[in-house]
Amino acid sequence: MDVLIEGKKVIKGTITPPPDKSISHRGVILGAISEGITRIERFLPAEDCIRTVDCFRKMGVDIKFVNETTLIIKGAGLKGLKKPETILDAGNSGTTMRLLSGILAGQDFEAIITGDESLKKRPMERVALPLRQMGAKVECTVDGKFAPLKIRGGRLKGISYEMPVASAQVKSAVLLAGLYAEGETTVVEKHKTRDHTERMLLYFGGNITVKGNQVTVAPVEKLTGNDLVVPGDISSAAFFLVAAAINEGSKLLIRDVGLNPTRTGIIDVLLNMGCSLKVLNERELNGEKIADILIEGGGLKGTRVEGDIIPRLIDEIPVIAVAACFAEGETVIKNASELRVKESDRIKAIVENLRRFGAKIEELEDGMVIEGNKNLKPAEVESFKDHRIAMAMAVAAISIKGISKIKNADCVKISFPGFFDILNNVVKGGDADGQF
Ligand SMILES: O=C(O)C1=C[C@@H](OP(=O)(O)O)[C@@H](O)[C@H](O)C1
Ligand SMILES: C=C(OP(=O)(O)O)C(=O)O
Repeated sequence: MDVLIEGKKVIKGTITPPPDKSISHRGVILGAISEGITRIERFLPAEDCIRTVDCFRKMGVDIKFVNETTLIIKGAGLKGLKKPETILDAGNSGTTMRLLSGILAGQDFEAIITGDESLKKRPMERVALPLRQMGAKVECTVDGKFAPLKIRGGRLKGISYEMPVASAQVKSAVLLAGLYAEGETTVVEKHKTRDHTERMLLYFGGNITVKGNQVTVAPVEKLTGNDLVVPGDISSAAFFLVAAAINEGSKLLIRDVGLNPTRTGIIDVLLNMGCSLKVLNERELNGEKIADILIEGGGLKGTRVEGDIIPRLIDEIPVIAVAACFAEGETVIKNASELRVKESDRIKAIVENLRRFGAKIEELEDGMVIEGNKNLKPAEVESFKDHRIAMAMAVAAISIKGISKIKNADCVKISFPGFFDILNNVVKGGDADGQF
């Protein structure tokens, strides 16, 4: 599906972003291996999270949707998963494949997990390596690097693992395998990545200790099912934060946004760029901080985005690049080579598309340099079948006078079904609540 977008718009109204993708995945995973009932409210019914649900159903877990966003999981316990009769399919979802690898490493059966064309090109040795050190047999069946993965769980032993890449998915896979290991399992990170797995393990009765950038999990007899309400996804809210920030005269209230400090790099960057942004009504929801954000448009200047902040905003870089195009002066984004191994090569996709809009942008191996330019022109751009690229380009398109086209934009359903409806609502003046 191609989408035509008319700019130039002022963004107004109130929205609630969709539920957090990372937390929704983890709720299903931990609910499935806990004892008793887990009820998840405001679960994200997007394709990636549904893949995680399907994989656990194939391993015998009873998961029922009460409505589109509420589900009830009858936990199978740590030892209760069944060998799937068919291949597990993670679709487009790196989180599903990598976190499940950790779970499968601890099971007493062999399973195969595959994915779509994009996921089969993403690096999987990064999870295979530590899981093998723990004692599992993990085969990356294509070129020794890529999915399908064949995993034969074994008697695992705890390890201490220094992460060679900043990846919450790898960290989570090792910690989840650690639930099944003899002795303690420790992960040490150079740059702290999102810590939802650690927080949720605690919430389900796990034995987790965090000291700075070091996390240790010790095995427990059982995890206990719990009720969860999923906060709004800051990575989805980011598209609307930037849409408001780059269009002068805009004013948007974004409600119930998850503000876990390992995810809030986008807020720091927008503040550094001179954006008018206020965090209101801070509170806590099952071990995660949430708040409302009030943002007003105009007056952005260029900035530097590099180092420790990168894992705190890795999925927001496509839309931060869009913000940079509308800012005064230069923005430099570095240390972000992980973007090359996401759903698409996001550095290439951003540079190619933003150039079509007339942006001044130089590609770096690990990022980009963008010179702000107010005279952008409408264009036809490509999503590269990558949800975050489609949405970032839609934000650029509504901010440029004229009609632009986003090709293959239906991939937004991977993380944000309803994205275009909410966008239409806020560009119309959005008096109605653009509720997900
Ligand atoms: O753990 C998670 O839920 C995620 C971790 C990140 O990936 P990496 O672990 O590959 O950095 C992020 O890009 C992805 O969208 C979700
Ligand atoms: C990288 C992403 O997800 P995943 O790794 O789960 O495919 C994303 O949502 O931007």
